[in-house]
Amino acid sequence: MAAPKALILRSPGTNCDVESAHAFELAGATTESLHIRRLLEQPDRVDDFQILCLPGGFSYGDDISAGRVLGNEVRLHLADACRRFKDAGKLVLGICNGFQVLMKTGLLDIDDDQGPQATLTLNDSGHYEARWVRAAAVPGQCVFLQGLSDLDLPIAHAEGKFVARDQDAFDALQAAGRLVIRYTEPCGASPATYPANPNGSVGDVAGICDTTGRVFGLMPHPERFVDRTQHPRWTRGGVEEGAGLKIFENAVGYFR
Ligand SMILES: NC(=O)CC[C@H](N)C(=O)O
Repeated sequence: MAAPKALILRSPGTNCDVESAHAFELAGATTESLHIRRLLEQPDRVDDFQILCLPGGFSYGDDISAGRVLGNEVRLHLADACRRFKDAGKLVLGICNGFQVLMKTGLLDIDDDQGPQATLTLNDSGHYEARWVRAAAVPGQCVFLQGLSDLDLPIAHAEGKFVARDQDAFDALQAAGRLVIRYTEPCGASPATYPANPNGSVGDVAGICDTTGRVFGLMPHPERFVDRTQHPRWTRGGVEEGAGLKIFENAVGYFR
């Protein structure tokens, strides 16, 4: 099959679109960066792509809450196009602000009959956290995490604390294998306390997938670790080859 095409969706305040496109291209995809205005004018344009990427940044200045405005635009105006995209067996990746957006779109199957089972809120520290963390992937059926276990990734966010509505909602997501990546201590131990868990996420959750494993959102930035020289310890050796790249390679490989 020809290289899959990834749509990188931009909005006012997006700032990780170029790096995300670069990561997909390194992995073998072709990319097109499209502003949300263009997609709202022509929602069918999404049909030209196999992968939809919601990159990181500060969409609409994090107004109301991070990802809320763009999430509402997608949920209210692009619902049919997104549903069609998902039903066609395609892939959706939300990174950091993109994950916050995804949580508000319905694409992550986070709502049950009582409303959202989980959300992302302000870091416990009360401020923006930007540094490297250790994470453990538990891929299950998540397409993007196949073959990954422990990895270092950078984080950069203020609203990354994952909270479930209640213990039952957390247990349901856990039992369904949806809590597919979590923060660990640098040595790999769990549970993680601050600063290893940078935001206070319940269950150390760093990312989740939908019920199909084809829609995935995470707070860390895999597009910022696609080459080993991006790792702060790379000159000292022992650094894994840009572990974040594997996430993009898995997405591209899914269509091969
Ligand atoms: N790097 C990002 O995508 C940041 C996400 C969001 N603006 C936050 O601060 O939480």
